[in-house]
Amino acid sequence: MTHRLLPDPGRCVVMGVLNVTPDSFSDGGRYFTVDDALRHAHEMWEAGADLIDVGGESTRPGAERVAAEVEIGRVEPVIRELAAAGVRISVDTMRARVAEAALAAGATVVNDVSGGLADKDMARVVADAQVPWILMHWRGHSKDMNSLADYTDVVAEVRDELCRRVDAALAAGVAPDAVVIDPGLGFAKQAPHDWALLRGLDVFIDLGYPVLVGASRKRFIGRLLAGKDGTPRPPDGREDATAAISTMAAAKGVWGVRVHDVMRSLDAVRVVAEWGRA
Ligand SMILES: Nc1nc2ncc(COP(=O)(O)O)nc2c(=O)[nH]1
Repeated sequence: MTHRLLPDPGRCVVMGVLNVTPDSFSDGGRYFTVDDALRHAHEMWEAGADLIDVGGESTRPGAERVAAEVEIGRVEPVIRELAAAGVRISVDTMRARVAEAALAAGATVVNDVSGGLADKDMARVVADAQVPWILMHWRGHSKDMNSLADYTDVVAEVRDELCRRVDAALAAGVAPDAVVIDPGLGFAKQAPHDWALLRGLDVFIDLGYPVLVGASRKRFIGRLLAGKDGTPRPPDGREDATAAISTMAAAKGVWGVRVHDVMRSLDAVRVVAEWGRA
C-alpha cells in the first residue's frame, strides 16, 4: 500500500518517535530540550527513518493535559529546525492550532491520536493544507484508559468507529488518499484487545486505506514478556518484540510502523521487503 502524498520506499514505512515531553510512557524527558530532541531526531533520520513523528503532549494513560501554547512551544522549534535540514516530519497532536503551527514550521503529515474527535477544527486544517492525516482509533481523554476498554468484538467495533472517523474526514473535505488509519494499540484497549487487533490487521488493511501500527514498547508487550514473578518487562526491554511485531505487520502489508528504535524495525521491514520480492 503506498500513499500519494508520501514517497513510497518500496517497503513498510518506518516512523521514528520523538516525544518532546517530560512524561511520555517510555522515553519521557530524554528528549525534552531542543538540543536533545534535534540530536535524537537526526540519529533516527540518519538511521533511515522515513518520517519523524514529533509530539509535545504525552498521551500515556492518566497524563495531565498541557495547554496548546505549551505544546506548540515544545514542537514548533524542533520541527522548524528539522524541516530546514530536510527531515520529513509528522506532528503528533490532537489540536488543530498545534497542527497549524507545525505545518507552518514545516511538518507535512498530521498524526492525530484522536482521529479528529478531540478538535472539530482539525479536519479543516488538514483539508486546507492537503496533507496526509493519520486517524487513530481513540475513545476519549481518560485518566483511566481502561475504563474505555469495553468491547464485545474489539476488531469489529474499532473498525466501525474508525470508519466513522474516515467518513467524517471525507465529509469535511479531506481527500480519500490523504487518509491513513491506525487501530490505536494501547488506547482504550487492554492487552487482549491489542493482540486481537494485531491478529485482525487484515480487517483494517482490507478497508483500502494505508494502515499504521504503533506497538513500540507498549504495555501489552511488557505483559507478554513478564518474568517468572509476573513483573512486566520494562519498556527498554521490549525492542526485540517490537521489531518482531514490525516484521509481522510489514509481512501483512501495513503501510507503516511507528517505533522508538528505528534501526531494529527498519532492518526487519527490509528483510520482509527483500524476502517478499517477486
Ligand atoms: N498514530 C499513532 N500515534 C501514536 N502516538 C503516541 C502513542 C503513544 O506511544 P508513545 O508514548 O510511545 O509515543 N501511540 C501512537 C500510536 O499507536 N499511533
